[in-house]
Amino acid sequence: MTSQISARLARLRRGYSLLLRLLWACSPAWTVAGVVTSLLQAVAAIGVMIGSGRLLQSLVDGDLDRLWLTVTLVSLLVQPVATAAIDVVGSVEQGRATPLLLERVATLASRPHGIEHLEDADVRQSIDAAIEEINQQYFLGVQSTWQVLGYRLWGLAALGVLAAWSWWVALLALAGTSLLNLTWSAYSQQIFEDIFRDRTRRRSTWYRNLLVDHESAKEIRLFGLTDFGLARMTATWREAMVVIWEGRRLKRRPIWFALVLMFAAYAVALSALAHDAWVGAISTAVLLSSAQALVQLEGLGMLGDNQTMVNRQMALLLDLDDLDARLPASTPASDGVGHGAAAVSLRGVRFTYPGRTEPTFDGLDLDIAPGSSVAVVGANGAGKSTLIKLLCGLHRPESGTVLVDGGDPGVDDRLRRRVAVIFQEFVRYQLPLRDNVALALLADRLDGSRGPDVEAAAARALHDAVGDPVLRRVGSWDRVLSAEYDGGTDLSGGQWQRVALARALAAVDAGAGVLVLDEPTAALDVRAEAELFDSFLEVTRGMTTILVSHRLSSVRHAERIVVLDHGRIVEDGTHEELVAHGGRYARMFALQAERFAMAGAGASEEAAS
Ligand SMILES: Nc1ncnc2c1ncn2[C@@H]1O[C@H](COP(=O)(O)OP(=O)(O)OP(=O)(O)O)[C@@H](O)[C@H]1O
Repeated sequence: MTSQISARLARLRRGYSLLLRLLWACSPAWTVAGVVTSLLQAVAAIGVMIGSGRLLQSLVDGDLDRLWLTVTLVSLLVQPVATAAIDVVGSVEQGRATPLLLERVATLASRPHGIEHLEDADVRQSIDAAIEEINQQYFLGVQSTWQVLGYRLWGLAALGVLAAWSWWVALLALAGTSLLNLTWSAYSQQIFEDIFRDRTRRRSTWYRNLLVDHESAKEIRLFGLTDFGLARMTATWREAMVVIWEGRRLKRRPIWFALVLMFAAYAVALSALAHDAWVGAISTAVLLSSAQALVQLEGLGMLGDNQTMVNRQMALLLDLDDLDARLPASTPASDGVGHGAAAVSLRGVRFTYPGRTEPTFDGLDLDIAPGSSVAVVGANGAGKSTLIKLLCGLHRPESGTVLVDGGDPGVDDRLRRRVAVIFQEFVRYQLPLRDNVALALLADRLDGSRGPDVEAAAARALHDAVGDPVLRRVGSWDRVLSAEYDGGTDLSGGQWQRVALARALAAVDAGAGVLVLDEPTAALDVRAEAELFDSFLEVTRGMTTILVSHRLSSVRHAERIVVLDHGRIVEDGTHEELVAHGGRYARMFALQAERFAMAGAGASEEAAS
């Protein structure tokens, strides 16, 4: 119990210190201004409480006290101005906090060298929840912090005034107010956790997104799934909420209890005040000041939504801090890395996906000489994409080594950029055509500058990727490849694939020494893919190239073909060698050629030629 309390207190302390650091990061000047204004508001509150008491006393005595009149009026003037000024500070800093927080989430998510953390459900949940929370409290989090600080100082001022009359009444009223505050905080924290950390609602959110997302829109309509989606969304939502509602109901009970106690504490305090006034133990001035102070002690109370927002803000900062501690640190980049074609070497590689017991690879060896072209083929699930992810350091092997240019791309950013990969699900950047192609060249140009060299490299790469018609169709290098932007345009699947290929080729200008195509051409027909791979091998001659495909006819011109089966290399040689060998590759090749012949696609001639 004691350790639980001290852990909670330590977390609270850390939360407040993170909150303070956030305010300071927003603006040191505005933070100082906010503190000064809040103090001013508290002083004005004291001025009103004491001043009005003394003023009334002088009026009762029939001798108007001009000094206290002035103090009261000035305080009455300062108080609303200070309150408004605190709001201004809050809104200015809120505007700065939101981008700072979003930047922090983005930096944390991209800090680790690999992508394993993004496949970890807990980390994903924390990142998604943080973004949702930042967007939710867009106009409230920091602003409420300032308002709460102002109220708290105001409340402290009231406590001081009350204690000047009776310390025990001050303590009693403080206890009543604080108890309510604590129970309310626990309740609002519960609501926050329900909403932002609860995983059971994820399914419902998923159904909602399915109904509104552009990507799923086609299938939802074609399969007539709208009503099904709506029903599942509501049902899964209710399923999750029933548990949540019950949790809230239970947490609400202490609030009722605290309210009764607070009522009792205030009743005793007011009775004591009335008693002292009745027996003449206190003056009119003290009576009025203390009565006001008792009411204004609510500044130390629960403060409803404002306090909830501060709690949420603090919980968000603590979550981000915990995530920071949990994620691996970034790894330093080496200074000088090689140029030209790179060598690739995998030795004794063992790798198991998180959550799986069977390793995808166990003792894999593969050496690729600089400047050679290798095709990796194999059935679905053989391990082709995993091999590529290990090769570019997105995943780390449990044991064994993966080396590019003799170094580990799994720990070195610069080394990883020696490998340019276009995956099957390559990204369609909502950027101008030029940037979509020359992306690798832009990585170091943080100022956004685009010299003629960039355009020349993009033009060269697009031409080599047989993508000149794409440029003609788009009309300008500056046109954004997304219809969601004014003047933007979308491309067909095949045109996007040319752009993606060009992106890999342009990466050579940025220092890439290994080019990998992991089936980005799957949407093309066999003949088009074969032609594209052939021309790709032609323009990348002298580079280290790795082609991954199901279609054996597409990659047969690679200098070497590696056949993967259940994570093992079962055959390795040229097309001719493997066909002559009469093993798995030869059988797969013959089968595919036969299918194409039967389909009348003319692919058999192509495969056999
Ligand atoms: N993120 C993941 N988590 C768990 N297992 C995975 C993950 N990705 C792939 N696998 C499993 O690892 C094995 C190898 O998958 P991989 O994607 O490398 O195969 P592939 O040869 O590229 O298949 P395909 O031709 O279908 O793309 C498969 O059994 C697959 O189910």
